[in-house]
Amino acid sequence: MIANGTQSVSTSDDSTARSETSVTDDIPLGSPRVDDAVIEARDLDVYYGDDQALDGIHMDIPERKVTALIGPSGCGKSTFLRSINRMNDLIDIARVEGDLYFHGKNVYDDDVDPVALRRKIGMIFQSPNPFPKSIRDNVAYGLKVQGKDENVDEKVRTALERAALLEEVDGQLDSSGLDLSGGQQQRLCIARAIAPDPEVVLMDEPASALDPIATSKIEDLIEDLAEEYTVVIVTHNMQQAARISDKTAVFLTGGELVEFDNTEKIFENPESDRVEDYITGKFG
Ligand SMILES: Nc1ncnc2c1ncn2[C@@H]1O[C@H](COP(=O)(O)OP(=O)(O)OP(=O)(O)O)[C@@H](O)[C@H]1O
Repeated sequence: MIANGTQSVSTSDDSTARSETSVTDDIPLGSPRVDDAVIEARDLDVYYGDDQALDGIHMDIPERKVTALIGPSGCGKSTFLRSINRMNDLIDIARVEGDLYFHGKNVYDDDVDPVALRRKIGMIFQSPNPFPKSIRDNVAYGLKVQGKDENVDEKVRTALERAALLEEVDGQLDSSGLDLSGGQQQRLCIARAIAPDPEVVLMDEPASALDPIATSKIEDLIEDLAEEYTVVIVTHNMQQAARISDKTAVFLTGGELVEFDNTEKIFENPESDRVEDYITGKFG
């Protein structure tokens, strides 16, 4: 374990060096500080009014891997996810302190446009939320908003294929997205999110409203998506985190990140007794 100010972070690999890298180190903004980290949180606090939801989060999220955020209800997982693409800006009483870097650029700098940021860092929510439009128009929506008007049909098909939905909906792209099953709707939302080609996909319990078969398809899809995108997923389901993620972050009560490491290490041999108690179901 190494101490880094407000919390301890265990390390079992080369992350020791990166955890000791200070944001004040002489590295220019706009360039990544750590070879494979696309997102870096440094002493990140989030408050809702006077209540602190996240306390001094320090985390490096690696590129093109699946990072799972787990922990008991109310420990700040969704708050952290939303802080990555500034969705917390939409909550009046939310206040963020500290730094959150995306490719070495602090996303909370004054010159960052949150809408442009969210094009790079897309989000999938718990309940599928397709628009009351055709399958084609759902996926094309993000492209059109961004003025990516060329080869829309081809891009729609590519996104549906990447979202493992094309085979099931081919020939009915003009049907309403709302007529699909829950699992298909969630894959449609994933297709909509990836059509404009973001770099990062944030997922907030994307399978919690789905049956086991639909969940299994989403899990397979998430693993495939990590070949092209950086995926960060909040899940209540520890088995799901163990199955699909490369890295796991365990948040515990008080908005504290207690341990962040390779998923195998977290589930087989965590450093923290509190994490072990949580993983083995002694609380939470
Ligand atoms: N919009 C909000 N306004 C006020 N407080 C909020 C808001 N969103 C979250 N909180 C509070 O912040 C804390 C962290 O909530 P958050 O939803 O991030 O936790 P979580 O770990 O994702 O929980 P869950 O697993 O139940 O979804 C909780 O105490 C919650 O009540």
